[in-house]
Amino acid sequence: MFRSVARSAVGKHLLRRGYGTVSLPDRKVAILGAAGGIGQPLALLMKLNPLVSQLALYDIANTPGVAADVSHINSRSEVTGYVGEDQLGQALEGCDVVIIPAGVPRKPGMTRDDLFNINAGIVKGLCSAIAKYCPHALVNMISNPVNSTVPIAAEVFKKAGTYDERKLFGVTTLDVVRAKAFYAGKSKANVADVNVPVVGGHAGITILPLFSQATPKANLPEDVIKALTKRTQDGGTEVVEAKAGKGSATLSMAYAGAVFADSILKGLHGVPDMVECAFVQSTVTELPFFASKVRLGKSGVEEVLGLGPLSEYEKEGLESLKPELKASIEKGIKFANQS
Ligand SMILES: NC(=O)C1=CN([C@@H]2O[C@H](COP(=O)(O)OP(=O)(O)OC[C@H]3O[C@@H](n4cnc5c(N)ncnc54)[C@H](O)[C@@H]3O)[C@@H](O)[C@H]2O)C=CC1
Ligand SMILES: O=C([O-])CC(=O)C(=O)O
Repeated sequence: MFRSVARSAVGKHLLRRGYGTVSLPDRKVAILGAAGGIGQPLALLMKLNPLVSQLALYDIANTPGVAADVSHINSRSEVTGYVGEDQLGQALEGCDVVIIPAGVPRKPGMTRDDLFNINAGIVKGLCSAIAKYCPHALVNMISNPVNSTVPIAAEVFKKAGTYDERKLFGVTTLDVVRAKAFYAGKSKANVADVNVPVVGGHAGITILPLFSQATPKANLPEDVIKALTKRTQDGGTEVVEAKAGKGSATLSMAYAGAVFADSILKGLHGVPDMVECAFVQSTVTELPFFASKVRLGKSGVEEVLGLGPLSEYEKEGLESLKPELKASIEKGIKFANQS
C-alpha cells in the first residue's frame, strides 16, 4: 500500500459553487484499473472532485507512481495506491463508489464483444472482491463489453447475496457526451446547452441516441439525423481506428466517467434532480438491463425513467437493437453462472 497524503488545508469544510456551504461528508472512491489509459486521467479528474475524501487507486501494476503523482495535487482527497491482488481488499474496504475501467481495450477490427474472453474474468474477480469488502458500494462499470459485464456483475453480487439493483451501473455517459458534441456541431447550438438522451446498450447498434428529444430543438433533416446516429454508434470505433492499434477512447472516457461519478456522488449527497443515462436493471423494455435516463439519489438509482416519445426511425432502431442486446446480456449471465 502506498499512501501519499496531501490533505488540502480546506479539509472537509468546503465553500464551493455548486456544492453548497455545508460541510461535505467523507466519501471513499476506488478506481480499479487506475494505472491504465482511462484509469490515469480518471484518477486525476476524481482527485479534483471536492465530494471525494479518499481516493483509492488499484491496479495489478504501476499504481504507486500514479498515486504519488496524483497525490501532489492540492485538492481535498487523500490518495492511496494499491498494487496486486493481495491489496485489493484494502483498496475496497469502506468504499462508497467503485469505478471499474480494468481490462483490455479494442484494437482495429475488433468488436467490444471480442474483449469478452479476457474482460469477463477480470470483472468477475473484481466484483467478487467488491461483494466481500464493500458490499454496499455503488459500482460504475466501464470495462467492455458493458452489455455483458454489467449482467456478470449482477450475477456475482446475487450469488454473494449482496445484489442491490439500485447500485450497479453500466457507464454509457460517453455515448451521451458524443451525441451532444456531434449534435452541437450540426445544429450550431451552444454545446454547453445541448442535451441528448442515449438509450439501449453500449455497442454498435445497441447505442440508440434519441435525437428527436434533443434540446435545443433544431429540426435537422432526416439524413442528418441518420448520419448523427451512425456516428454516435460508431464513435468508439472512430477513436480505435484513429489510434491505430494504441487502444481506444481514454481521455473522453475519463471525462465521461468523471461526469457520471460526480452525478452519483451528488445523488448520494442529496442533490435533487440528478438525472443521467446509464445501463441498469430495467423494466423499460422486456430486456432485464437497458440504458435509459435514471434519477440518482441517496441509495443510487431512485427511478428508472421511461423512453418518452420516439420517432419512427428511433422505434425501428429500438426493435433492431433488442436481439443483440439480449444475446450479450444472456452471454454475461451464462458466463457468471458456469464458471
Ligand atoms: N464504457 C465505455 O464507454 C468505455 C469503456 N472502455 C473500456 O475500458 C477498459 C479499459 O480501457 P483502457 O483504460 O483504455 O485500457 P488499458 O489497457 O490502458 O488499461 C486497463 C488497465 O486495467 C488493468 N487491469 C487488468 N487486469 C486487471 C485486474 N484484474 N485488476 C485491476 N486492474 C487490471 C491493467 O493493468 C491496465 O492498467 C476496456 O475494456 C475498454 O474497452 C473504453 C472506453 C469507453
Ligand atoms: O470503442 C471502444 O472499444 C471503447 C468504447 O467503448 C467507446 O469508446 O465507446
